[in-house]
Amino acid sequence: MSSLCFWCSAAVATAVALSILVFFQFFLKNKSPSSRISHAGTPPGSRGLPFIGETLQFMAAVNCSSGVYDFVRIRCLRYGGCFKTRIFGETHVFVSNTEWAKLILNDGGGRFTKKYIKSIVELVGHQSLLCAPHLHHKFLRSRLINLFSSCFLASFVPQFDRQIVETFQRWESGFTVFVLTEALKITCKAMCKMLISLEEENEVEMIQKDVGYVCEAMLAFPWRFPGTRFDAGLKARRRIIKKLKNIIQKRRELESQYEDFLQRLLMEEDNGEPLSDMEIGDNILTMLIAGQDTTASAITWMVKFLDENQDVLQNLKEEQFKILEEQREDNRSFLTLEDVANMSYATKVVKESLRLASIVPWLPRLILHDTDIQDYKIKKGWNVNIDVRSLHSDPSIYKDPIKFIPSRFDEETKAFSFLAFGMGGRQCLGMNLAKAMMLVFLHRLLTSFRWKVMDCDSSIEKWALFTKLKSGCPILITPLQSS
Ligand code: HEM
Repeated sequence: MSSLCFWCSAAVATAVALSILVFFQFFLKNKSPSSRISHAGTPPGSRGLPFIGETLQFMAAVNCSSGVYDFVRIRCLRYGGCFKTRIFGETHVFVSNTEWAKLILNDGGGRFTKKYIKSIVELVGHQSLLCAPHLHHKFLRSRLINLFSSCFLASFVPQFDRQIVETFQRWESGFTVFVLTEALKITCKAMCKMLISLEEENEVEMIQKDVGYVCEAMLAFPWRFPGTRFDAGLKARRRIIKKLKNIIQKRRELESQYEDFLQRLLMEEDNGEPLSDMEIGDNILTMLIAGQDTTASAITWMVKFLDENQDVLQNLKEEQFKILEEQREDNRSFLTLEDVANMSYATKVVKESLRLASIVPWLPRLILHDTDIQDYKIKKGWNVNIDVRSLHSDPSIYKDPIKFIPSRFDEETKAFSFLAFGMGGRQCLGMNLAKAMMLVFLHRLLTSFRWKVMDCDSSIEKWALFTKLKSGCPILITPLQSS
């Protein structure tokens, strides 16, 4: 009873506090034109309440089934393609224009640098490529980019294909399979092998869980109390880093040889300035985070879009069965990089899925000097976010933008209008790897099963940094041999 009273009082107190906040905000909005109408030359938009700005509205969007992007979408409709807001005590400008995207993404680090909120930096690590300042980023990227060579991809594709074939062999007729769950398992397993040669099932599962906790904590309030999302994310980060440190130490002691990214980074020690253990650890964790959820989400959306567009699916099947036939004629069991390069229609399906899903909805940068972006003055210390989702659904760039039309990529698109992987010096390092994983998954799904999506709900997973389908996309499968 007393606990009930406590919760009732707490609820009343919260309601009163919220009413005061809402009233306060309403009062400010209507009294002070400066909060609503743009300052001379700065972009339009509301900077919200003192100190907290529009953080409450942002967090409400994080916790809503239309996804965090709704916060941006609503303001974009209200103010247009360039607006400002205040979140977590900082001013953010969102821009959705190819010219501005070009200006920002082509900048060599003089006016703009990459910037994530502090909580994300703590989770991925200060030595991570994602957070490193310009010069350090250049050094780290020069080391990491070598790992993603076409030689590596050529050996990765058949390996990944084998892994998918083995997984699909366990899927039985009449099974309902959650594409997101399976894609997460598959991508995590592939990444663990590729990065650190980790194959033991329980250990891979633990890494997958921990990477999930880190991802979930990225948009959480940075509260460190036990039981909070952020605390769980930090603990998961510590477990992964501890594991990586142990593996690095063992490799150094035993001088064992592995063919994975970690080994290649350790061997770099012989050629110039080596990466420190912390740099190696933070960046292996970064690749796990950057590669796993994104690719699995992209696969899930692609399956959903194909189910909703049976004509596209039919065209795609024709291409994929031709490739299967060629494989059989050549007596090959697994796909090669060359097969993947020949999947021209599927490549457009992948691109169109990435456009429509916009897995990474905006690209964050920090402004290093006062800057004019066309008619607006953007101040040093502000954040500018390239609104990728808005660009991807701009009808002046993409005709019928809400429709799934892979053939729209028959023609070259306008520069800086397709930004699923970013562009310029910070472009996704795993872009070709991600595309290859999506294509191989697609090939095997189409040539092994008949399938039907069982839940058409398009709600977005709450608290997800990357646009993730909440339903997980359950599909009912029938193996083709038995149909
Ligand atoms: C469909 C899957 C993926 C999507 C949509 C995606 C998208 C992106 C985007 C938008 C960026 C940021 C670009 C910017 O801020 O300008 C990025 C960066 C990055 N991605 Fe990916 N990514 C995917 C898969 C992967 C994979 C598989 C890996 C590696 C294993 C990876 C590794 C990275 C890294 C290391 C960066 C940081 C690059 C830098 O700052 O220099 N990504 N990705």
